[in-house]
Parts: sequence; C-alpha cells; structure tokens
Amino acid sequence: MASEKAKKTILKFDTEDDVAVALAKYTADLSQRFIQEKGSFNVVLSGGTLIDTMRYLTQAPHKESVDWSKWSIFWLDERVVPLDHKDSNYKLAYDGFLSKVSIPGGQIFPINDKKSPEGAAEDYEALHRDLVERKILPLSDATGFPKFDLMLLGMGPDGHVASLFPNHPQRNEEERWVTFITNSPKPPPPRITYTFPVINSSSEIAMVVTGAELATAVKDVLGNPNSNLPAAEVSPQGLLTWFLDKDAASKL
Ligand SMILES: O=C1O[C@H](COP(=O)(O)O)[C@@H](O)[C@H](O)[C@H]1O
Repeated sequence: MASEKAKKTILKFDTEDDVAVALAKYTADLSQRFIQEKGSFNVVLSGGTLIDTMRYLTQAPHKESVDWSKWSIFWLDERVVPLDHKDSNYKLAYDGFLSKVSIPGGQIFPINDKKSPEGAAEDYEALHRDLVERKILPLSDATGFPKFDLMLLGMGPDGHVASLFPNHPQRNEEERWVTFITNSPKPPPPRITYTFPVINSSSEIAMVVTGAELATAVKDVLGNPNSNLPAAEVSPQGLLTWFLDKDAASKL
C-alpha cells in the first residue's frame, strides 16, 4: 500500500525516567484532546518495557485528571498463552497499569487465549469487525483499516515492532487486520499481531525506546533512509513521536 511518510518528531531525554514523565503527559494530553473531539479514546498497548515506562500515568496528577471511563484498550500484539501466564502482554498491562486505573472492564479487549495462534488472530480480527459494525471503532477514510487514536509501540534490538520481525512474512501482510506467527524469534514463539496497514492507519503513534541495547537499531531506523527494519515502516496517518533516552539515542 502506497503511503506518504508520516510527520515525525524525535524527542530525546537524559534518562528513562525523563521519558516516563514526558510519555505520561503526552498520553494524558492526547486523552483530553480526543475525548473533547470525539468523546472516546482508543488506545493500543504493546508489551515489553513500555508498560513500566507508562508508570507515571497511574500517579498524580494524571491518575485523577484523565477521564478513564472514556478509554478503550487493545493489544498491538499478544503472546498466545493464558492471560494469567507470565509471558502474557495482557497480564503485564493488567499488573502494571490497568489494575491501577478505572477503565471499565467492557472496554478492555484482550485476545481469546483458548485458541490456536491462527484461531486467536481470526477471533481478534472478528472482534474488531464487530466493533466497527457497532460504530465503536472507526475505519480510516484513507485506508479502510481500523483507525485507533493512539498506539504505544516499543522496539526490539532487531528492529521489530509488534510481533512483526525482520525476515518473517507477517510484516508484508496487506489485507488482514490481525495475523499470527508460530515461530517468533523472540520467545514465546506463538503470537498474534496487528499488521502494518492497521498500525499505519492510527491517528498517533508513540515509539518508546530506551536503553543502550537499542542504539544500533535506532540509528538504522532514524539515520538510514533505506533501513529495512520493521520499525522503519511505522508511518501513521497523524503524527509519529519518538521518545528516546540518551542511551538509545547515543549513535544518532
Ligand atoms: O515481544 C515484544 O517485544 C516488543 C519490544 O519489547 P521491549 O521489551 O524491547 O520493549 C514489544 O513492543 C512487543 O509488544 C512484545 O510482544
């Protein structure tokens, strides 16, 4: 799918803690803006280090000022394990974030953990089609794929985002909303993931990347116009904002 390059902002901070403070304010500000504009805020979470970096959202002043009743939560990717398994992105988000704020349970959309990877991907896509039909989730006028307000992404040292890995065909999917992988190079192997057409239909995307082990991939994605890493394909309809600490930005 042909897409114009997104408007991109690169924010660099001294420490991971500075990133966490700025990420909380950015998310709270977007929450206010979208709720004012459209009465709801649809947020997509990753797993990994992101959830810990979101920690200040669950503290004053954001915990009290954000209208959590208008939030809906989805998962960018999920490991196909029981929702209470230590590897589950849902469990990670529940323990670190969702259990500390008051988002209504009916607006939290985890995967069906009773299915195979293929079945879980089909199920998650069907759930989204139903939400579109019920006008809870809009489609992008530009692409025809679901349009989320905000996606919060992390990146692996190999440049993967979601569960879209280098040298794996899922990154080339152009039609499905949700796909699956049974041999993820990062454990656990069975996962489901949004595809790039869905990711890039988002209004806003934050790439939240901290730590020296990410510096080489950051350099490639942001410094090499021909980068072939999956993270280089992230290009939302609205604004792409990179949140980097000094270590992750050290090779730029
Ligand atoms: O496996 C995953 O990895 C990525 C990156 O994680 P991080 O620990 O390097 O931040 C994450 O964004 C994704 O959701 C997760 O399933």
